[in-house]
Amino acid sequence: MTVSSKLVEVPKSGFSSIPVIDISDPESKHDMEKACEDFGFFKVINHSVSSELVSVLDHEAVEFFSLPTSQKTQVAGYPFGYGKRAIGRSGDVGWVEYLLMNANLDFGSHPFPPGLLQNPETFRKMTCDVLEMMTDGLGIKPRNTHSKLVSGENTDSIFRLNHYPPCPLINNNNTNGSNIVIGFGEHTDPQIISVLRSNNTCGLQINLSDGSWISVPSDPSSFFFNVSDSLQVLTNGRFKSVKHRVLANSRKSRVSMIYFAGPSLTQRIAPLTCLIDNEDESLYEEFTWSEYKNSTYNSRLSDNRLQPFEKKAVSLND
Ligand SMILES: C=C1C[C@]23C[C@@]1(O)CC[C@H]2[C@@]12CC[C@H](O)[C@@](C)(C(=O)O1)[C@H]2[C@@H]3C(=O)O
Ligand SMILES: O=C(O)CCC(=O)C(=O)O
Ligand SMILES: [Fe+2]
Repeated sequence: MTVSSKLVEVPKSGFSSIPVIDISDPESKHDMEKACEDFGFFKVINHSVSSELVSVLDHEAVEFFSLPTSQKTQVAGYPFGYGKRAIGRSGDVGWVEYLLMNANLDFGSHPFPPGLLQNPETFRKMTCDVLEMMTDGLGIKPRNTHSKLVSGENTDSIFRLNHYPPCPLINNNNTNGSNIVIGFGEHTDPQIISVLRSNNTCGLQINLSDGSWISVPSDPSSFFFNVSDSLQVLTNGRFKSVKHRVLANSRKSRVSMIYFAGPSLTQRIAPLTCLIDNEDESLYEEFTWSEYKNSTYNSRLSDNRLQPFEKKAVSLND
């Protein structure tokens, strides 16, 4: 399997536009709400996750990817387990190796890195705090309207480690900067919200509504939050599920960890009634997370997975 380098539009520079949310300040809820509407993406600072824990997680991730391939492939599997180059089952490839884990398993009983797997609770807690601030920002009561969807026993959350090795295919002599290799192709995340932390290597880009790609400067001490497809539906399109991708680096290795907060399989996903005046305003057909997940896992990374669930506009002649 090969990963080709492609010529694409040079991303815009000017990173000041990525919103930074101080989660220790309750008044940040307004900025958070605006960030979700404008970009579907923001960086969280002053969070309560200790730097000690973050470095344990980092260390375990690096250790895991440093194992011989024969050991890593012992935990290969689908949908959970180790994988390399192939992303999903529909033909997508990237300059990446990864470990996908069910964040709700009994972590003691399987062979994945122990520290990583004992800590989904830390990510869940931070995710719920952020969702509650967001719900407050929208003026919705009760505060746990969104967080309760991802906090119960049966919720379907995933924890992912990605490793993007330095890529020799990138031609450093290309002076116009348009030679790139895709580490993780463009996509939106299907769940409710995703929390990402990476080492000090950049590569993550988000797509703006004008179609341009913005590089996100790495910040190992912060967490980045993505609005995902199901939250776009719950907010009837008010919050944007952000399209993002990762570019490989010619010299440096990138290691990221992402917690994808999903609801229970039977959870109904539809625009919240408090955000629409009547059913006619709803932009989406209702679905269960299980239905959406099944259709997601049969799709390509870059597909618009919400399109089949969009309500058709009714014309006067219908
Ligand atoms: C190509 C695919 C990989 C993916 C499942 C899919 O069929 C389409 C969505 C992909 C995605 C993106 C966000 C997460 O990384 C992920 C775990 C998820 O839930 O949806 C991946 C899936 C995957 O890598 O298996
Ligand atoms: O590795 C990253 O920084 C982002 C990867 C990603 O978007 C994903 O795994 O869904
Ligand atoms: Fe993603």
